[in-house]
Amino acid sequence: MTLPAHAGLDAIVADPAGAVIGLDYDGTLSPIVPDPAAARVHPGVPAVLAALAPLVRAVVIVTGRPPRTALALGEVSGGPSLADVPGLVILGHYGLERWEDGRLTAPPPPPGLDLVRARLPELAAGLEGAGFDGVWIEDKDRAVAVHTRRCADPAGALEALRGPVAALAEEAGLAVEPGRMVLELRPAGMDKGRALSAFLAERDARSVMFVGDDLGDLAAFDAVESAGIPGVRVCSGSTEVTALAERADVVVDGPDGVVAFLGDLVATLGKPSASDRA
Ligand SMILES: O=P(O)(O)OC[C@H]1O[C@H](O[C@H]2O[C@H](CO)[C@@H](O)[C@H](O)[C@H]2O)[C@H](O)[C@@H](O)[C@@H]1O
Repeated sequence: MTLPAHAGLDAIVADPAGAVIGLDYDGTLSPIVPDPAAARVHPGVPAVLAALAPLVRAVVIVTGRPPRTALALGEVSGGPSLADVPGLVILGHYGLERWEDGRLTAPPPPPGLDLVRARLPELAAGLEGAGFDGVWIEDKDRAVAVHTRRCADPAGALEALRGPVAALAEEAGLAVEPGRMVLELRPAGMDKGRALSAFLAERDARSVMFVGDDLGDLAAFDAVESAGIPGVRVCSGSTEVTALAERADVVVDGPDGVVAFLGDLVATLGKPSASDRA
């Protein structure tokens, strides 16, 4: 397979040393599964990122997960793990936490989370009474997510939750982050776009690619568009979320497609260029 024709990709191939490659985790580097704790990295990801990282300016994962969770899910037995990718940076909690060189930096958790922890179980139980069994709460320390994927009607349960979750978030001084069968209550003021923009400036990037699958990745696509450097937006496609595919330059078939696409990029960057051959 060869890379599709796109000016942003051409810029990355022409000058890989200036390229920042940004990636989402769930649904992009890991297949979507019912239990978030079981969302292990696609086994081909660490190896392809380990091959890509030395060829480009930086590889950065920008995720709603805490970085340590992404690292734990990124362990692969018998091969490289995410932690082995040279120079990898993980911007977790939508950019609030940063992991790099084995060190984690993180601000204190927001105070409003205690209210959310106290009220959300009651809210989920109310939904059970309305026939939506299976609502599940994920506590991520700095944010709390309420999932409906395990409900018989996940989309219906999510709709039923939207209003009450928005009201609770307002009372707690938090933002609501909607995603694939999930509503997350998290601190406002940071998103994947701000996180990616700051990282591009920090690394003095000359081109950028971002690969994502979910609504939270739209802000990163905005950052690619406004960066003022050549960029390419790649969607890890699914039938569940189509908003990203509509704005993407390249759509691939889920995490399998992401691994194949990154493999093609590595193969292209590894080929000697015409000037090298001259
Ligand atoms: O920014 P991301 O890396 O995409 O993280 C966003 C959310 O991902 C997780 O939930 C999603 O993946 C789960 C595992 O496949 C799936 O069960 C769930 O339905 C998806 O929404 C994670 O659990 C959330 O905390 C993240 O906010």
